Amino acid sequence: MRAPNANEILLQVEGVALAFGGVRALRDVSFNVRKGEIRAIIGPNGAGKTSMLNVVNGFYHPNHGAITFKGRTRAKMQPFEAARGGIARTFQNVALFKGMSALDNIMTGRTLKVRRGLLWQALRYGPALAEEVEHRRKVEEIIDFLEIETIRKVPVGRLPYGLQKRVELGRALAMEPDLLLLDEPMAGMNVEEKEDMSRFIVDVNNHYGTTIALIEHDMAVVMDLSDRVAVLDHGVKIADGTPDEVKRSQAVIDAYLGVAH
Ligand SMILES: Nc1ncnc2c1ncn2[C@@H]1O[C@H](COP(=O)(O)OP(=O)(O)OP(=O)(O)O)[C@@H](O)[C@H]1O
Repeated sequence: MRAPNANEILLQVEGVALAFGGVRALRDVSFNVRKGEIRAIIGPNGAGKTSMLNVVNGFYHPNHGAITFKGRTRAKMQPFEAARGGIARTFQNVALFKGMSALDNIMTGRTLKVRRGLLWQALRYGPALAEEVEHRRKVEEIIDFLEIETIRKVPVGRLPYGLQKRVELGRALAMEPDLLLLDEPMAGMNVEEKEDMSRFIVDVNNHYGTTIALIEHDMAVVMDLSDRVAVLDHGVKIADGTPDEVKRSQAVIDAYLGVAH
């Protein structure tokens, strides 16, 4: 059972600012993610959510501010360093290898975990073989967990959108991340697919104890599954708290209703 620990901060974002030319996408944004929680960052169109996610996993380098992850502070980091350090993410538009099977796509999530060099792998000799068996075992376990056994050999491009998103979640899980970033995991889904995805997000958090930070446009879908919610609007954090606190915030109600600033 998950137990958000109020004393243990996994990720701290401090005073982050990011501009694209004259557009100030993020202005002095600070928030944290506690180990074991489900944390949502929401906001209307153009609020800065994607920019924030891209700063956390190293796609963008902020103009100001710092990120502290697992106790290490940095101003800059490359995406592969973030991945190696334990941050996995999914994308708003599914980013899978469409011609490859669900199984093989999830297997690519193990790449960073491979210890034996290419030659060992090519020879499939001794320890390399044992390692591959272990990777496959882990991947099969994730496939069972996500209830996608029946489509494991199907090329991902042929799957319905909701299942593609689930495979992408599987690939991120295969990295065994400390922090899982989900970029609008429910975008483009029908009601049933949204319910399934919500259930799997909660199950991942419960079963693997994975800390999850997700960004989402739709306020309603995250309220049930998140421990805490931060709200961005025009690059500024306008609210931060439990779902109930955020729902009652006048600034949040105004932002979602499009009240002029
Ligand atoms: N690569 C970029 N170049 C220029 N401007 C950008 C870039 N990325 C984002 N912006 C601008 O920064 C602001 C924040 O955009 P961002 O995509 O982070 O918001 P968002 O909350 O994710 O929006 P949405 O819900 O529409 O995806 C917007 O004004 C956007 O136009």
